[in-house]
Amino acid sequence: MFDTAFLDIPALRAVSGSVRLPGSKSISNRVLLLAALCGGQTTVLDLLDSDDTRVMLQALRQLGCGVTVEGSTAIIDGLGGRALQPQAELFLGNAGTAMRPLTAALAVLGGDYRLSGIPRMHERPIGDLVDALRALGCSVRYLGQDGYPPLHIGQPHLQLDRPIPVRGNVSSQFLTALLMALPLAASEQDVVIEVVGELISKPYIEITLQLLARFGVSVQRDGWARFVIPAGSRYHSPGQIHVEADASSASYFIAAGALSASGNGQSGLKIEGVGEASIQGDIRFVDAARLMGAQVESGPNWLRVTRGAWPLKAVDLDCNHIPDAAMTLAVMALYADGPTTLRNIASWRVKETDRIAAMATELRKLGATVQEGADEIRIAPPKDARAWRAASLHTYDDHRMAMCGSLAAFNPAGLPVRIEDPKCVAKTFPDYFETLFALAEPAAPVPVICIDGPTASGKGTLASEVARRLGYHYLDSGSLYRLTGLAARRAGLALENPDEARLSALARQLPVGFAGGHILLGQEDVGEAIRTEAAGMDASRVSALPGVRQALLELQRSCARLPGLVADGRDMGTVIFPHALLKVYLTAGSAQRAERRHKQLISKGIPAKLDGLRADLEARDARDQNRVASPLEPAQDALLLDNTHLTIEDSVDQVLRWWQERQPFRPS
Ligand SMILES: Nc1ncnc2c1ncn2[C@@H]1O[C@H](COP(=O)(O)OP(=O)(O)OP(=O)(O)O)[C@@H](O)[C@H]1O
Ligand SMILES: Nc1ccn([C@@H]2O[C@H](COP(=O)(O)O)[C@@H](O)[C@H]2O)c(=O)n1
Repeated sequence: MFDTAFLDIPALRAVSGSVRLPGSKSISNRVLLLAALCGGQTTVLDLLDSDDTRVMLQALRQLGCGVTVEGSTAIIDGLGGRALQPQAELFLGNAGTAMRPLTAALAVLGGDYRLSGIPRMHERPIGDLVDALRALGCSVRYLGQDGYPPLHIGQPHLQLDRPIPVRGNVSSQFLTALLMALPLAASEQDVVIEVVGELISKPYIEITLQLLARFGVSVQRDGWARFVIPAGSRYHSPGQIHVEADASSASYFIAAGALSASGNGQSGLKIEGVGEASIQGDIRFVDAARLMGAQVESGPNWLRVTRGAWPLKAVDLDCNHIPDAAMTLAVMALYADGPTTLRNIASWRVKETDRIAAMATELRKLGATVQEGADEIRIAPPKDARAWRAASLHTYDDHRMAMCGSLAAFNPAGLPVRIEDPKCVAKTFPDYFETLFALAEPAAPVPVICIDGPTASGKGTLASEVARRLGYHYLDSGSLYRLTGLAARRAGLALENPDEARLSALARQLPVGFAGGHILLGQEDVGEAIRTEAAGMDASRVSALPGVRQALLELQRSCARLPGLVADGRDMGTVIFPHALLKVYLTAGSAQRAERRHKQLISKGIPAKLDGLRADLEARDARDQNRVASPLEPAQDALLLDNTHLTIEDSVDQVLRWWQERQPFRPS
């Protein structure tokens, strides 16, 4: 997950290959609650790991439920229709799929519970559900503003002899919540729910009914207005249940496939884990994408998408049945041949943020002309490539705003797009951006920042921190020469009078691996072994050989991967990445550098003497500067940074300032 303040996505040309998506949030949280409410053990396979499911799992633990999670499998020991903990304070973040059904289930079971969430959750209405629960005889009290969480739940006096009315036109989750809670009270008589007004998002109710059936409860329904839970209904664990991949998450990849330039022998993008026969309503996004021109094939549990019509075709659609995935259509509209109107989407206004207002604001930043209605949005795309803008997109702590925003990177103007607070995708798809980058082909070379300079000037410290702040990859090119030197010593090769051909062959086949901060030579973690001054000196010796440098060239260039790279070394800006967007030549006085290196080694428990260190680093610098192959020198277009009197933070800020000055984003 990108835990950075923002993430700059370079312009993208295409996606290809195949992707397996994480489990559906809607199914995951419903299944977890149903597994908790029934007796016995349920094994949930392919469970989504996200903020919202973690919130649900934690709440179930607090209620006394047995919860074991290993990878994407959860084993739930159900409560058997009663809460083992009659009292609890449940913090439910911003997870509507936890707040609504838990409110209903706990209100029916009764106890002493407080349910709260983040501030936005306290702005999301729940009054229609509370009214229905009160009509049923439940004790639910508002602890803040009427109509909104936080809530207190007490002991109920259930009255099941008359139909329970619930409004269906704000959120279908209220009806879902009642449908999942009321089988707990239907042992002796039928329980009837009547929907007041038009029911929105019906496909989500389909999911609920199908999952109830998997847990042994068959709800009878009369159209979408009246639902009967028959007397004697009781939850039974299915033993094992599999969560489909998330159809709403699939929408971003379906869209990316439709936006992908063809060519290069690509045969589209295959999405695994969900097919057109999915029980999730958002799978109908496929129909809408086809209307806009996407070519989508489907099998039992997969989809394959390629670009069809181009530009996409503008549409005028009622999106009530796909409220979440419809947001993806709003971004696809930027690539259409005219204005697109998405109707009947009032529920967008009460989601993680007011999504109609948010979408309108952000699409305008990209150059679109957008009109907002109470329950609709009309998007006219930028009139040509020149009308596109490089925008910094605000994401409103809304995962779907962030994922939708990424699709603007396919713009024809070749502009990058900035996603603010990218970690908000953790709600449903923590690795969304990593997944996209693994499939995507950039429209231009990936952005690279080079930091070169003499020994112990602080290149590694600076480069790795800049990379962390930008969410970029980091290349410590010196480690490759250090690894070559170490491998050579171990192979018994002389470094004083080296055999260039043998050393080059060794470097070409170096079994190097970088994993989770570890540096591997074969299977061995040699992170410590290559850090000694002797290893630095060996590195300097092998690095003077042109054959060795040539052998390591492609490996270094292959590190330039999306979303970007910060590389440190001696020839990053001069030889390896001559077209890098920013080159920094970092220096510091040799006394200062020797002192820093001394401190560094001592803090790691490696004995060192200051005088010897200074002499060694000066000797190493001299060899690096005077060798014939790629000598250490500033690139002509490098910016000089002398950090003798700067803190690490000062240097990082300076480089980030230089980087920002090169970005096209206007302040948001
Ligand atoms: N601006 C700075 N002020 C004070 N200390 C610094 C500064 N920059 C780096 N250091 C410290 O100096 C030491 C050496 O830094 P670092 O290892 O990043 O240098 P390097 O240039 O990558 O070295 P090498 O060339 O050997 O790879 C580290 O302990 C680091 O914390
Ligand atoms: N791009 C590079 C990087 C390093 N070297 C040589 O390797 C030695 C060790 O590098 P560190 O940055 O890890 O200290 C260094 O002294 C150089 O001789 C190089 O040539 N090119």
